[in-house]
Formats: sequence, structure tokens, C-alpha cells
Amino acid sequence: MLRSRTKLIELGKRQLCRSMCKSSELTLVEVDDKTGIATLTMNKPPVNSCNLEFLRALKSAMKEIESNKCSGIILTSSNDKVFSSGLDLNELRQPNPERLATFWKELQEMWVTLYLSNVPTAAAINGHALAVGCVMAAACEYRVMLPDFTIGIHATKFGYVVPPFIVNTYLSVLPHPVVERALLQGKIFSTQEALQINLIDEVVNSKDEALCKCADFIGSFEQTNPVARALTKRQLRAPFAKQLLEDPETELRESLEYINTPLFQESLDQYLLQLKKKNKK
Ligand SMILES: CC/C=C\CC/C=C/CC(=O)SCCNC(=O)CCNC(=O)[C@H](O)C(C)(C)COP(=O)(O)OP(=O)(O)OC[C@H]1O[C@@H](n2cnc3c(N)ncnc32)[C@H](O)[C@@H]1OP(=O)(O)O
Repeated sequence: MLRSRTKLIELGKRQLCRSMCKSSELTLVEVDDKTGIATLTMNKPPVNSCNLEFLRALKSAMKEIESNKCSGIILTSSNDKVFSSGLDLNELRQPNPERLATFWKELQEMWVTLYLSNVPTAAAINGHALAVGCVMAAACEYRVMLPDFTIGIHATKFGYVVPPFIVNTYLSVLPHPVVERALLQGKIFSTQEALQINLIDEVVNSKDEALCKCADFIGSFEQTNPVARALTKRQLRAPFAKQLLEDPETELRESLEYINTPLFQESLDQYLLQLKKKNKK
């Protein structure tokens, strides 16, 4: 009886995996039948830059994983050089007001969903993780990274004032003086530097190894009560998310105002030119 019930559960999980895999072309979700761990692979060519549709796909994949009672989420990339290049800068350049507001709300919601996820979260950083790419990794509970890549929030280099929820993501991983220096310098860290300051937990040599380390991390909670774990995590993280949870409109208004300033738009134009020039060399 017990065996047949277990079989049914296993079958159910497999069907769940198949149906979740179809959820979006921009994200791929695979659930391990044995561990219940969901690997969420970002799949927006060329560099996983976050536009409105991609933010939406990420948020809905995370919510689906949680509602299917998976045991944890591993966030990774289908690109073997880039984890994520952060926000799609084209969403911010001479924006359509309505789309920009929707885009920014999706960013807020994706961040809250990941940062306060009920299940253990781990990032297998198999490429560069820049700006919001770094924020997504830092919002996870554990990070493992491959060598010879870069990670960091360089917003001040292209005229961005870093919003509080992004500062808070760094502050929940790094000590205040390190955050202050890194954000004010717009510092991008090498894998080795990131390990030295504890922005990442471990360095490994392959994506497979990274996925195994993340699975081990998630497995380390096997003996804990998932509800007690989730509520304790929420308690620890709530102060960092408070502002965005209680008053997302103010953050939205301030960000939109800033993005629309000539100062920001000029800096962004210059930055995008540099990015294109690099590719023509
Ligand atoms: C109110 C204040 C709010 C917020 C503050 C904090 C928030 C920060 C927001 C962000 O996340 S902004 C995003 C910042 N991201 C970047 O600056 C990343 C720039 N990209 C790179 O450095 C490189 O592309 C890379 C290291 C990630 C990958 O290098 P590589 O593999 O050599 O690829 P390419 O450079 O050739 O890129 C391919 C293609 O994609 C375009 N692209 C890259 N990143 C972005 C992006 N973030 N947004 C839009 N487009 C991007 C790049 O220009 C290439 O386009 P082509 O048309 O030339 O092929």
C-alpha cells in the first residue's frame, strides 16, 4: 500500500516536472524526482538581461515552484559565460511611461518573491553576474561560482542611484563598510575577490559541481521543519524588505522620476555606446 502510494507520488512529481518545463521559453524548470529540488535555468539569449517579460517569467516560475511544494530552488543560467547581465538597459532608455512603471513593479515583485521565498534558495553562478544579476544571486541563501567571471553592482558607474532594496540585498550578505565601498566605487569583483569578501560561499570548477553544491546546501535543511524554517527566514529578512513591502509605491515613484531625468538618460546613452563600441573593436 505504502509502496504504491510512494509510486503515485513519484509519478505525480514526474508529471509535475514535465508540465513545469513547459512554463516559459525564457525559463526552464526541472524538478529532481528524488530530492524535489527545482533547478530554475534562466534562458533569455544572449545574456539574460531582464526585460519586462523575463522578470514576469522568473517571478511566475518561482511562485509555481513554491506552490508545487518543491524542497528548494537552484537559480542558474543556460549561457555558460553569463549568469545575468542585469536589467535590460533598453527598458530604461527613453521609456514608455506605462511600460516602465509595469517593468519596475515586476522587478520589485520578482525581488520580493526570491528574497522572501519560503523554500531554500541557492545560486549556481556559472557566468558573469552584473547589477541585478548580482542582486538575484545575493538574494539567494547560498552562492557558488565558477572561476574567471565577475560579479557586482556597478550602478553608480552609469549614473544610477542605487535603490534601498538593492542596497539591502547587499547588506544582508556583506558588512556595512564593505557594502558602502563596493556600491560607491561601483565595484565589480572577480570570482576570487568575491570569495574573499564572502559575497559568494564557494568556488567550483564546473556547472555540474556548482549544481551539486547547491543541492547539498538545500539538502542540509532536510531535518528542519519547513514551516519553522520559512517563518524564521522571513523574520530575519523582513527588516530588509520592510520598506518595499509596506510602501512599494514610493520606491516606484522615486525610481521612475530618477530614470526619467536628463542626467540619468545622458549617462545611460554614453554607457550603451561604450557597450556597443566594445563589441565593434
Ligand atoms: C533608480 C535606480 C535603479 C537601479 C539601480 C541598480 C540597478 C541596476 C540595474 C541594472 O541591472 S542595469 C544593467 C547593468 N548591466 C550591465 O551593465 C551589463 C553590461 N553587459 C556586459 O558587461 C556584457 O554584456 C557581459 C559581460 C554581461 C557579457 O559580455 P559578452 O558575453 O561579451 O556579451 P556582449 O557584451 O557581446 O553582449 C551581447 C549583447 O547583449 C547586449 N547587452 C548586454 N548586456 C545588456 C543589458 N544589461 N541590457 C541590454 N543589452 C545588453 C550587448 O550590448 C550586446 O548587444 P549587441 O547588439 O552588440 O550584440
